[in-house]
Amino acid sequence: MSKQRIVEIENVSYKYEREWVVQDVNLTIEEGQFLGLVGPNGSGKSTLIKLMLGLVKPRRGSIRLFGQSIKQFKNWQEVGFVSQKANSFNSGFPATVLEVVMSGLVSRIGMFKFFNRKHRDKAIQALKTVGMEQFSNENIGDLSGGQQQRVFIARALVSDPSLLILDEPTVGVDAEHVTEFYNLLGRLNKEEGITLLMVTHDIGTITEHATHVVCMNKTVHFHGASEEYEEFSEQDLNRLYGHSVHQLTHNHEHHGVNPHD
Ligand SMILES: Nc1ncnc2c1ncn2[C@@H]1O[C@H](COP(=O)(O)OP(=O)(O)OP(=O)(O)O)[C@@H](O)[C@H]1O
Repeated sequence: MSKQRIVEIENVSYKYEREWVVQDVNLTIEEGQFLGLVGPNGSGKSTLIKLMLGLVKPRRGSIRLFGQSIKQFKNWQEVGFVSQKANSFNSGFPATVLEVVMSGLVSRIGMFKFFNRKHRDKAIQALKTVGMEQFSNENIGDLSGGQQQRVFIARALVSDPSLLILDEPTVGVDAEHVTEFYNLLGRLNKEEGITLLMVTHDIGTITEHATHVVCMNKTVHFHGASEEYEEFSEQDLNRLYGHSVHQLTHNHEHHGVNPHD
């Protein structure tokens, strides 16, 4: 049986002002995939995500979510989102970890309703999933960047989404915790069956975790299984990024080069 199409983007273009920043993008994400979205700075990755979240409307083309036109789509609790800046709370920010996670339920229960025991249990369950339940009563700002990021994943998970979108979630996570973080995402994908779309600059390590990779620079230059992406040549990447990058693949220990160099 064919898998459900979670996201279908057809000939989508977008410009904020005069210049097209997303151009003729076609992309389908199927149920169960863990898709890594890579591309140079300013290549339109975050804009493409805003389009998928309905935060901006395509100037051209169409988007379907769970088989339904985004114009009619209402089941937003099916879509979890963790933004780029989620993990940058200063200490002293007046919210506990549990409150932050429960705030993920606001769209479901409405802003002015009170949280009840069931909501609290749901939030604790989400914190357990990301291994952070022991921090429930801590202030969010007292946690490290990596811990905050886990809390924001719990916040996105609290409404039981089928699709989780993450914009550069490893920014601000200590290098030694990045693997652990990817393991968590892998678990959500394989064990909880959540379809994942993750924007990342980790072009060297993404194939170790994602099942599929999309490489974009305004338009999609590559979309395929992670194994195929490893065949995508260094010249192709250099052309796409406009400067020299060493392709970091499963064998990245042979290179050890930062893709931003
Ligand atoms: N709100 C905005 N108004 C005008 N231009 C914008 C706006 N947001 C982004 N842009 C421009 O759109 C282009 C694409 O930006 P976008 O943030 O989507 O790229 P990105 O691939 O996510 O970049 P990065 O990897 O640096 O986060 C850039 O040229 C950016 O300057």
